[in-house]
Amino acid sequence: MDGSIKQLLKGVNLYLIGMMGSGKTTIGNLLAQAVNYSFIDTDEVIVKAAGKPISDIFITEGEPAFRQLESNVLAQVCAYTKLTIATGGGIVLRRENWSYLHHGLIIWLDVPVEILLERLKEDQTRPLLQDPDTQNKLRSLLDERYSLYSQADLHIEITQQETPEQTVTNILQAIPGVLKTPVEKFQN
Ligand SMILES: Nc1ncnc2c1ncn2[C@@H]1O[C@H](COP(=O)(O)OP(=O)(O)O)[C@@H](O)[C@H]1O
Ligand SMILES: O=C(O)C1=C[C@@H](OP(=O)(O)O)[C@@H](O)[C@H](O)C1
Ligand SMILES: [Mg+2]
Repeated sequence: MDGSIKQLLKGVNLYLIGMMGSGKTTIGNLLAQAVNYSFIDTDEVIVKAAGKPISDIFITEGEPAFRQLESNVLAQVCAYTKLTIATGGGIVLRRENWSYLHHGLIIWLDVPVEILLERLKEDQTRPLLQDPDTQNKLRSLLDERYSLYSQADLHIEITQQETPEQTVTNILQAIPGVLKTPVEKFQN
């Protein structure tokens, strides 16, 4: 890894936000390796703690209970440093989550609905996509969330098919340009 990025980061956590299928889990894992951080996926922590898949949590306990678990996990992880954290697509919905996210650098993976649809057309694990019209569902979720995702520190726009490795390279190149902001945030 480029030593200068490591020095710039100073252990600041990297939070990946964005729609389902935008690649938070896949890219978060690779990004963590690239900057020598540990990787955490909030969905994975919830599934392990609950002992059941997210779709079951939605059915048996409901979405509000899932959102509470998600906030609890975020509150716990933000106490640590040197983490890359893949969040769930809906993490941006609760105002309290932003106070946790702003402890670190927030990276938005912005992927067009057409690509999300292609990636998720066979998916059975995301309860919010178990809808007869997946495309319309994705569009309305994105409409609802767009202004929230826009509050990220770093906007990574993915306009065409690219490999996860290419996206990681783009993120690493873009980080120095925005890192000043969150570090200043800590010093105030
Ligand atoms: N270039 C890419 N970047 C990230 N994910 C990709 C890419 N191409 C295909 N995928 C696939 O998209 C799917 C969704 O990715 P995932 O990391 O689970 O997204 P998220 O955590 O944002 O919901 C996975 O099956 C992943 O392998
Ligand atoms: O967008 C959402 O509301 C959700 C996204 C999912 O995570 P991914 O974004 O990793 O798919 C998961 O947290 C849950 O199914 C709800
Ligand atoms: Mg994920």
